[in-house]
Amino acid sequence: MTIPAQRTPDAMPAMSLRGLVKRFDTRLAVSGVTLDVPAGSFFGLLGPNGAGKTTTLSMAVGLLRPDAGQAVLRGYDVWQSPHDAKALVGVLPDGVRMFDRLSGPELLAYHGLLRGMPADVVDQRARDLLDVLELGTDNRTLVVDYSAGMKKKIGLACALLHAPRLLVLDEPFEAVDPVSAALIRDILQRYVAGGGTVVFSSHVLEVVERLCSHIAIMSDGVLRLHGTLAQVRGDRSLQDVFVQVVGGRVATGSELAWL
Ligand SMILES: Nc1ncnc2c1ncn2[C@@H]1O[C@H](COP(=O)(O)OP(=O)(O)OP(=O)(O)O)[C@@H](O)[C@H]1O
Repeated sequence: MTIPAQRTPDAMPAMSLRGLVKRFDTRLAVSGVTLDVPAGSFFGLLGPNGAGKTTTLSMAVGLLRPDAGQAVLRGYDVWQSPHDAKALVGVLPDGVRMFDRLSGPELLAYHGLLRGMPADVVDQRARDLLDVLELGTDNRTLVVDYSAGMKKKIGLACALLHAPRLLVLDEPFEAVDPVSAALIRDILQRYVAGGGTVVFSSHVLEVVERLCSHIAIMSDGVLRLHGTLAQVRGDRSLQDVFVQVVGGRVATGSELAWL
């Protein structure tokens, strides 16, 4: 798919999902998700465990082929124009193995060269990213030996390296310490202020409430609610809206009586 002539690149959504469906055996993980992410937005995807967030984001960026539906990034269909679409986006996937027998600098060099970037640019940006994210620039520690939070940060560095206009991040704040989380928030806020678009999933409602201009809430593979933060929240807290939308089990006190 090419960019429709009547829309300027900035007016078109950074991401358009149309009727995405994914089934794993008998389990319908995502059931017809349709969503536009406005360019320049900070977009939070919320939902309880197993809601279908990772499956949706994986289909949106071309990591997982949908059974039905379409994912379009700034006018490029992810499956029909994968080179154009994937050049636009930096991805922090969840649960996808990295080439972790490399050191941090080696992993970044590998990503940059795969993206066709000049070696000197990769080298400079890799140093910057490793420095800012406090990952160290030594070539001795392999990514496989990083802590969970360090793996998250090197994954984020890989996503940022080619300076994409769209970032899709699956639980970027999971496992990172509070200082690193604040740093990542600052980096992402600056990135959006500079015209970039961020789509991320999270379970941390406070972070979503603080950062996001737009949010979507999904459960059981279905998008229940989406819009600007103000539209979705109204005069309630995001926590209240979330619990009302996805439902919540209330502990009566009789559970786990043996404990
Ligand atoms: N590769 C797979 N094979 C089989 N079932 C899968 C697979 N990936 C996901 N699922 C199932 O699809 C559903 C949605 O999973 P998904 O990982 O997208 O949820 P999520 O919202 O990201 O959850 P969490 O917040 O716990 O990370 C779950 O029921 C999960 O068990």
